[in-house]
Formats: sequence, C-alpha cells, structure tokens
Amino acid sequence: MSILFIVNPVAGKGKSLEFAAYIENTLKEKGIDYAMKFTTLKGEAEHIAKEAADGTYEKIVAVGGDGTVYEVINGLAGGTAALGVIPSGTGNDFVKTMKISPKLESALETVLNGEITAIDCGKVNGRYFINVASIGLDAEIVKKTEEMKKYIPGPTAYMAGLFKTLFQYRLQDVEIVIDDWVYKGKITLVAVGNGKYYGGGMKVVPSAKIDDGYFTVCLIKPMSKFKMLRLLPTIFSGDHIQESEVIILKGKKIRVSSKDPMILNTDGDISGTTPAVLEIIENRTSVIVPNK
Ligand SMILES: Nc1ncnc2c1ncn2[C@@H]1O[C@H](COP(=O)(O)OP(=O)(O)OP(=O)(O)O)[C@@H](O)[C@H]1O
Repeated sequence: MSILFIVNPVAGKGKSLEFAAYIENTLKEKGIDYAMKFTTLKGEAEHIAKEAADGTYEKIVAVGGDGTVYEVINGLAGGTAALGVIPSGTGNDFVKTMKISPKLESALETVLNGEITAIDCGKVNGRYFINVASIGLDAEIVKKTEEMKKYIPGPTAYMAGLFKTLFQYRLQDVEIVIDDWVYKGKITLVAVGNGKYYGGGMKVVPSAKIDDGYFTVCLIKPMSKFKMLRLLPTIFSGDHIQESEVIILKGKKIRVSSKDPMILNTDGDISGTTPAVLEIIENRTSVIVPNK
C-alpha cells in the first residue's frame, strides 16, 4: 500500500513546491512507496482524490492550505484511504483543529507514523466542508475581499473588503432553525462550525468538536458598526463569545432562509446563497493525526 501526495503548487505562494522536494527526498531515503501529483488548476485536487480513492492508496495527503484540503475531502467520498495534511497554505485552519504541526518535518512524521481518527464533515448543497460555513457579515467580507484581490494584494485586500463591507452592509431578516430551535430576526452573522477555526486562525466557535456528531453554531445578533469593528479582532482569541449578542448552540441540522438571497461561505469560499440546509455527517472521513 502506498501514499499519494496531492500538491497544490500555488498554495502558500509556492511554499508547496519546496515542501514537495523535501517530501520526495525524505521518502526516497527511507525507501517508502509513494506517488506525487501536482494540480494544474482549481478543482483538480478533488478529481485526483476521487480517482485515487479506489483502494490503491492507503493514505492520500493534501499538500496545501485549507482550499486544497477542502477539495481532497470532497474527492474522498466513501473511499478507504485516510487523509493526511502537509500544511503549506496561508490559513491552515484545519490542521489547527486537528493539532497537526505547522512544521513540515513533524507534519510528514505524522503522515508516516501518526494514528487514524474519524471526523465529521458538514454537508451543504451536496458538498462537504470541514471547518466553518457562515452567512452574514463575514461571508460578505470574503466576497468583497475576493473582488478587491483583483486590484490589490492579500492583506490590504482584506482590510479594504472589511471596511467596504462595514460601510455598506445592511442587516437582513433571517429565519434560522437549529434542529427544533427557531430564531427569527436580524443577524450580524451565523457561523456553523464543524472545526473551530476560519479565516486564518479566527476561533469563531471555540467549543466546536470535530468528532462529536454535532455542529456548534455561533449566532451573533445585531450590534452597532462600531461594536462590530471592536468585536472582529476578539474572534481570534474566541473572546467574542462573552458578548451579550453572541449565542452558542449545538445542532445536527441547520436551515437558514432569508427574504433576499444571502451569501454562503464554506471553508473560505463563496459556495452559494440562502436558503441553505446544513447537515452534519458523522465519521465521514479518516484523518491521520499525531499520536497521543
Ligand atoms: N494549479 C493551480 N493553479 C491555480 N489555483 C489552484 C491550483 N491548484 C489549486 N488551486 C486553487 O488554489 C486555491 C488556494 O489553495 P489553498 O487554500 O490550498 O492555498 P492557500 O495558499 O492557503 O490559499 P488561500 O490563502 O487563498 O486560501 C484553492 O482554491 C485551489 O482550488
């Protein structure tokens, strides 16, 4: 049985290519059977993983950021291969949840000798996500940032996207049904967590557990724009949950509807609009994690 590495050469501004060279040298030295495939365009990691999940490989490893992991997870439907991750992207939120080291040497050691654990995945619009899906202010920021990235570089695009959204964003009336709990009214945002992190280290649902069979939902009720601006940095530490406008709930099925379509963000990508039904799929994927 062999290991397949799926490398996104553009992840982490090319860091993946350096990582791929190290992986090849190390595995050749150790005499370990492996194959390595490089993606040539967006979406290809999913196709490679799908074709490879026929039992040929014991482990299928994403070398990239969360975008690459998202594609590989979607490709690994029903296969027996375990997912490994060598984090070489800019965000790497999934590995934070799984406690996989951000260091190449340790992450590779985990791929080779770690233990295998089953995790849940979220499902929405027929696709799986691993970290967080969200609707509201933060999803709008993701969309505006994507637009800005065409003209200005990453971090500046994010700040521009953030301020443009804060100025223009109008809170909308929504209906959110979490199993049989119902919320009707305006929201700042709703984040549905399978993992804890999104947006490159923001701990939006600090109590989320990736293997408990539940989503942990962070619903933020309306607040002033000034307070929104003050709240955003506190999401990095998870301290936002202390605010009176923040509600944390657990559930297996979440329905969100709104009068006008609202953007849905899954694992950092715009993946659709409301109405949306999000379901937790228990024990969907096996992941290689560090030994306890
Ligand atoms: N060969 C390729 N050319 C262009 N884009 C690609 C290629 N392979 C994969 N992608 C896309 O690159 C995107 C970013 O990948 P990933 O998230 O793994 O890296 P990243 O450096 O963390 O990027 P980001 O910070 O934008 O999330 C993914 O959406 C993926 O579909």
